Amino acid sequence: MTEPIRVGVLGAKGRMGSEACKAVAAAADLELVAAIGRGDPLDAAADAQVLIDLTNPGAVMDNLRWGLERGISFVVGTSGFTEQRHEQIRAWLAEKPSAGVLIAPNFGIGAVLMMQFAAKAARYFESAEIIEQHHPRKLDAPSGTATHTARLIAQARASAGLGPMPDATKEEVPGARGADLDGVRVHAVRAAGLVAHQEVLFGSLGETLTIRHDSLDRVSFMPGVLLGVRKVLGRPGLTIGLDSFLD
Ligand SMILES: NC(=O)C1=CN([C@@H]2O[C@H](COP(=O)(O)OP(=O)(O)OC[C@H]3O[C@@H](n4cnc5c(N)ncnc54)[C@H](O)[C@@H]3O)[C@@H](O)[C@H]2O)C=CC1
Ligand SMILES: O=C(O)C1=N[C@H](C(=O)O)C[C@H](O)C1
Repeated sequence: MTEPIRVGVLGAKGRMGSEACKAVAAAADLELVAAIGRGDPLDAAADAQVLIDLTNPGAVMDNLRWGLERGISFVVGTSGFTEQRHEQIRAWLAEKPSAGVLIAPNFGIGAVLMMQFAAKAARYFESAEIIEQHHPRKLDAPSGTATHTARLIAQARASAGLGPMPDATKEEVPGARGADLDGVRVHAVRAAGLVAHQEVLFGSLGETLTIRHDSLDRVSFMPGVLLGVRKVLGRPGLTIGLDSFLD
């Protein structure tokens, strides 16, 4: 019988981290060797083969540096990633070529498909806007999922030779037209009762297309978290998005 993969969870007492601890503990091929909360010493996770980071944008880079110095692979769900951060991680990985880092803006399988469908649709519509909706305690806006979706839409438009969107951007009140991410307008809603939701609205002559995904419970993210843990050890280097881990 093969040995279980040794897994540590960073942010273990949070909304996502506590679900991840339960999911790892329940998986026969994984062993939960560390559940680290804010202020706990990271050394308690030194024996892990894979660390799952579900902390916050201010903490995640220090955690990555600490783990990658030790050659530990990572599955990162924490939001707040920029191209600069990706470059920094690639530089750390260059020193530890056998380690892998998966940064997953969204672990929901439906959310991954929503982003893929949006990228596919983007070349056919002159207008595209993103409306993301989250629980009221979310620390960051816009969401990592919206940021990633905007990047995918912008890339698809550029490769199809589409220019800037022709829609009005004038605002009587700053922010009324949302944030501009890579030329795509993003609107962030925060309200009680929500978990994690996103709509991508496309418009063209006389028609619209709306692609919507809803996470109604954080258990929706766990199959993606476990998939990432199982596959990251065989994927050295930096992977962005769960897509390439799906069959
Ligand atoms: N990729 C995905 O599918 C998903 C990603 N997220 C992201 O995951 C992150 C966590 O989300 P939630 O669980 O809702 O937040 P949360 O605030 O409930 O949990 C974060 C936890 O991390 C702890 N923490 C902060 N710094 C730490 C450190 N240095 N070491 C260990 N623990 C530390 C906090 O005390 C807190 O308990 C956010 O960035 C969120 O956007 C959330 C849901 C799904
Ligand atoms: O904070 C959350 O809740 C979520 N964060 C991720 C994001 O920023 O996109 C993923 C999902 O939307 C839930």
